[in-house]
Amino acid sequence: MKLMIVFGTRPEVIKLAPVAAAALDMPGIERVVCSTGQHRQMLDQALACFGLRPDVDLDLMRANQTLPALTARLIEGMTEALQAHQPDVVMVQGDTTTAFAAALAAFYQRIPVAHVEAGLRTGDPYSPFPEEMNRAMISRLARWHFTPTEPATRNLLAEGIAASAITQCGNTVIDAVELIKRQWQQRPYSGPATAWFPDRDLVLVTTHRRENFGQGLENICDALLTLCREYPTLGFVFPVHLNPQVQAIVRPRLAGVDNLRLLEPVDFETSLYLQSRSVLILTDSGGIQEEAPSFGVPCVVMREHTERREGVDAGFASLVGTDRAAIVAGARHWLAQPALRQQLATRANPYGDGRACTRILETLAEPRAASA
Ligand SMILES: CC(=O)N[C@@H]1[C@@H](OP(=O)(O)OP(=O)(O)OC[C@H]2O[C@@H](n3ccc(=O)[nH]c3=O)[C@H](O)[C@@H]2O)O[C@H](CO)[C@@H](O)[C@@H]1O
Repeated sequence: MKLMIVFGTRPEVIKLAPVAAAALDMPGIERVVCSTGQHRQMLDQALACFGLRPDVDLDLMRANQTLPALTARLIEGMTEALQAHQPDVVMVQGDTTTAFAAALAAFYQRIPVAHVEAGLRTGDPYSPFPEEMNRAMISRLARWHFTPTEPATRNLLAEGIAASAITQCGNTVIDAVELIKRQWQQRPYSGPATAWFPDRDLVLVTTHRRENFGQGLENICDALLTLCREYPTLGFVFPVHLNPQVQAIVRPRLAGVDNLRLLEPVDFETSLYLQSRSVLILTDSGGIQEEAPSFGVPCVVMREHTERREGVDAGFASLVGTDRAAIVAGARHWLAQPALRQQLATRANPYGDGRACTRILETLAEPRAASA
């Protein structure tokens, strides 16, 4: 079976690289790796971390790209790639415009789609925008739905997806985390982050969600300034997303604070290393909410909605929105309770066990799948 694995952004690479690696060892699967290049620099950084080289690179990113123009380019570019390579199955991940457009292009070519990280929902079509609608539409198009958790499976069943088309396998990002943890057993992390506040506990901060642009982001910066003053012995590290709408607000507002380091985006291994040294994470990232439990680190989630209630319900995260006072209160809550944080380190990660990729590929390799 010829399997085309498609990605266009950093988190898709991180979540599909372990599938791509496992596919190499799976008899009967011929792998074609296709990058749309929806985001350029951060995608290449993630690829380098896994030593993964795309067979096809559509290189579609343009300066100041709009959603409609990007979507149109993606559908056309993906159609050409599908016609050239004629895969039997197209695999997409999550909720990006790349994933939606690739699934639609595959449908137009009558090629079945496998959707990894299926079933996440907030129930609000505009939050996250456009991801909530992207993933809902991919669920209409896909033949195989690989859900990370039970709530995601339930969401799909409630939408009328047949149970036989759903495989609950865990989130592949946990496979990626376990891969890096195994590497650290052979060779501990030795990258640049060892020099960042080497003698301090860290607080990792990330933000990039479109619905937080503007006032939300300004509130996040104000909350951070308060927390940096209130906890002078902690080191705050903030890899700033390359989106100009993030850079324009964050850089001027937060420059020159002693215990805050504004960084370029870091590679995946460094992101995990920073999480492992953190006592708290402030984030609106989906992937970091999933990874942090593997290090027993609590997250303050700076969003109005999350499609990841599992972490909140298991006590790993609190959902606080983007109000300045609520973010500060959320951070104080965790920082005041070191014993609670220690307990987290003993609990299982609710998002997966590190074996999602095997389950996905075994499902696709079943005879029923091969003849699909
Ligand atoms: C609505 C929503 O939640 N959608 C999510 C969104 O992804 P996201 O919110 O997780 O995106 P980011 O925060 O950009 O990436 C996170 C990853 O990047 C690593 N990282 C971070 C900073 C850095 O400097 N260097 C790094 O390496 C970090 O450890 C982590 O692995 O789209 C995905 C694709 O479909 C979906 O799966 C996912 O639902």
